[in-house]
Amino acid sequence: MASQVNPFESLQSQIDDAAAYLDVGDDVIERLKHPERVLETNLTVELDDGSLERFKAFRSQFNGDRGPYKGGIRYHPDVSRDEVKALSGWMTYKTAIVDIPLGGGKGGIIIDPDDYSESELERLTRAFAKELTPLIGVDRDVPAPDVNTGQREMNWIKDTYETFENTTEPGVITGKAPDSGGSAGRVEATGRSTVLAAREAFDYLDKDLEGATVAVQGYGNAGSIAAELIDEMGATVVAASDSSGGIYNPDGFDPVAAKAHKAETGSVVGYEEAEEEITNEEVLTLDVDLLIPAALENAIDADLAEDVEADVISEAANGPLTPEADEVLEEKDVFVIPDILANAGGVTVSYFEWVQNRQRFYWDEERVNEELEAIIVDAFDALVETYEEHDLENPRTAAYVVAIQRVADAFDEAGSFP
Ligand SMILES: NC(=O)C1=CN([C@@H]2O[C@H](COP(=O)(O)OP(=O)(O)OC[C@H]3O[C@@H](n4cnc5c(N)ncnc54)[C@H](OP(=O)(O)O)[C@@H]3O)[C@@H](O)[C@H]2O)C=CC1
Ligand SMILES: O=C(O)CCC(=O)C(=O)O
Repeated sequence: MASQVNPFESLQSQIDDAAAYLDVGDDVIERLKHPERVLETNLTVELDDGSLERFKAFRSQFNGDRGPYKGGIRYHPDVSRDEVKALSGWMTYKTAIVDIPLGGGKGGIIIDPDDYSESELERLTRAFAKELTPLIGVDRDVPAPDVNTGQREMNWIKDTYETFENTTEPGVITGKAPDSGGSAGRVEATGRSTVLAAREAFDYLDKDLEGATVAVQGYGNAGSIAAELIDEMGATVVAASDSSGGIYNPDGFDPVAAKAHKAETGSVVGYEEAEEEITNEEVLTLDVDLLIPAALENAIDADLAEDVEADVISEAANGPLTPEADEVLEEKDVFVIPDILANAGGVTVSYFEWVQNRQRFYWDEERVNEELEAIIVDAFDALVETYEEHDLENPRTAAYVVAIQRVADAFDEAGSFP
């Protein structure tokens, strides 16, 4: 992480920035700055050598005014209570800006999964699922994948929940493998919305995506798919990175081959078509048309923002810019498509998965992608309308104005207990 800024404070400052443009009382804004509840639990797991290890885990249910809590589960050494609270808040405003009937939640376990075997990770995941079982449910809280979790973990959680509840309810979790009730297009969805949003921004700014240069920080699910799809749209991916470092070729390289190299060796570094090795900071400050941060929070702080040369940033990651970096980039006229819109494809296709699970009727990938595109385009249009109406300098503030109003309206319409 480039900066130690507390992501929960970042979330609250983003809400404050938007509050100035909203006709929502301070008391309601205060409610919308805090999670409704946070589970903190200690999981005791037997390791392969027979010893026991304790892991701390969290699930934050931030807001359920618009529907069941929704959001991923992250396995990472930097997971913390405040990080999970922030991520669950971002989920709340993400589901609101794309206008799907869900709230916001997020979970995490403090662990470096690379240090554990598959069977240890399965016991850990099932232990967490056991703790989550009373809290989650198809109409209550619906987890999904995030950093270092995927179909495998979602399948284990579904199976544990169904075993304890003596039911079959695939919609209790999304991001599953297709044979376990997963949706076509979910794996690609986060990268897809990141590039669809970039396409809309380029169009809005009258910039040509054909031949535009692109740098991608983080080459996991979100980053590698975004690179692949933006290449298909005619842009040129010139740089990419992961936790081991970055690669650069000013003439561009094949993002699919770079992904295959990473699958084989563990990193993009060393990929022969992009011989030049650069640091993660250099990837973030290259003179490119589009920058896609797709790793973790706080990748760009105020100092680094001074050196950013991209014209447009599409945030595949959650919270990659600190609020201070946002201010610097605003002054430099960099158009930032905020995370809550840019990466909302993941949760949108999770919503489609939940709908399909409930109907026990499955869509093909073409339908998933068409419905996703329509939702992202509508959300971008809503952002632009508010951006222009209030003559805002920062698209993030516009997104929060739209999203907070929707959550506040749902809260207001629910009324109160007599
Ligand atoms: N998966 C999803 O559906 C969604 C994900 N997101 C967000 O997208 C971001 C990435 O998630 P996802 O792609 O799922 O996660 P993955 O675990 O698949 O990938 C994360 C990538 O980030 C890299 N990375 C980690 N730390 C650094 C660093 N310091 N510098 C450069 N790269 C780094 C990892 O490197 P290495 O491979 O070396 O470990 C990896 O390539 C997160 O912020 C997540 O919350 C948002 C919406 C939905
Ligand atoms: O698919 C989901 O429900 C949530 C994905 C997620 O965690 C995110 O958008 O940050």
